Amino acid sequence: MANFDEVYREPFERCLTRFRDQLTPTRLRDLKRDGRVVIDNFLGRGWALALLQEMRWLHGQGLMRPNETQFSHPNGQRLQFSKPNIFEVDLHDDSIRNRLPEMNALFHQEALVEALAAAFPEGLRLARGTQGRTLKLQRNAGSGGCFPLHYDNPGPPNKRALTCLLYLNPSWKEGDGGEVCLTPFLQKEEAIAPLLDRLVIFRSDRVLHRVLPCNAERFMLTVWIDSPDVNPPEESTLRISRSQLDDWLGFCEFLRNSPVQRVLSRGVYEEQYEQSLRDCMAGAEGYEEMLDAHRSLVSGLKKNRALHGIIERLRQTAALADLS
Ligand SMILES: O=C(O)CCC(=O)C(=O)O
Ligand SMILES: [Fe+2]
Repeated sequence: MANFDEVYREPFERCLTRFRDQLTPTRLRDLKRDGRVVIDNFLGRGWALALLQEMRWLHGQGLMRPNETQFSHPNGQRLQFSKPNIFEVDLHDDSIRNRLPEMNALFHQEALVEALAAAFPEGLRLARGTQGRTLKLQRNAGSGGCFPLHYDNPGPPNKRALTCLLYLNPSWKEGDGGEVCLTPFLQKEEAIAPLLDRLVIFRSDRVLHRVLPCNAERFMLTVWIDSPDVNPPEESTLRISRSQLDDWLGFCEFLRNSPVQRVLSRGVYEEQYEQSLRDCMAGAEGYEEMLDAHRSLVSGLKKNRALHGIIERLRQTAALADLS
């Protein structure tokens, strides 16, 4: 089987110190404070185009595979489906990675995680080494391909701490769709266009997001960085005291910054989950099961009267934030 052997279209330098220069103290502060940051011209055009060229080549060789989405139905079943129009490759597969020089180098470098670690001097240790991260290449064939609302780290035993999305679409234009839509809890939704060399970084355990239906072929890659410090027991279960509820704004602020929001999000964003699932999966195998799983999680939440009341109030807060 062949290796990538094309001439790169534009000259570039693989400059790993660039990561540290791009992740300025201000951007790292934003990531820590807001849980997310967007950086344009992250690698420089030539380097980003080289990655795109390798990904296009891989697709041309027929080596990208249909997406595999696994999820647990609340009834205990483990299920696996494919999102229509989404094709992926995990670079832990060395039979693929070794054919792609720039992807291989990106997979092995430690400079990105070293630079990101400076944002979290205490509290969040980022894993080093290739076993502590995943690099996934993704091609969206257009024709409506998208991702429903989700957290990249839905809870234990997942170890993902940071999600880094690098977009590789030099000719993206308004109307092509495929924006990544961040819905930070109880805050205004942000639709981000998948432009060439744009890096979006966020905390995997607390930034709800989806991808809008895409009408044009779209390429991107994701780096997930693990941490041994995500998902401690107190962040997977919700305990609410009366005094917390007396200070509603304080309670909302706590949830905005805490992964515990994941316990409530399907209730707070009930319709948005359903709509995004419909956009992504309607007519495809697995749609009914995913919708059913979502609805039974929501009705489980609503069975608890106190929780139901809190969710109703949070829905109003979320709706107001989205209007602002
Ligand atoms: O395609 C994107 O922009 C993001 C994909 C995503 O959310 C994921 O793979 O978890
Ligand atoms: Fe995601």
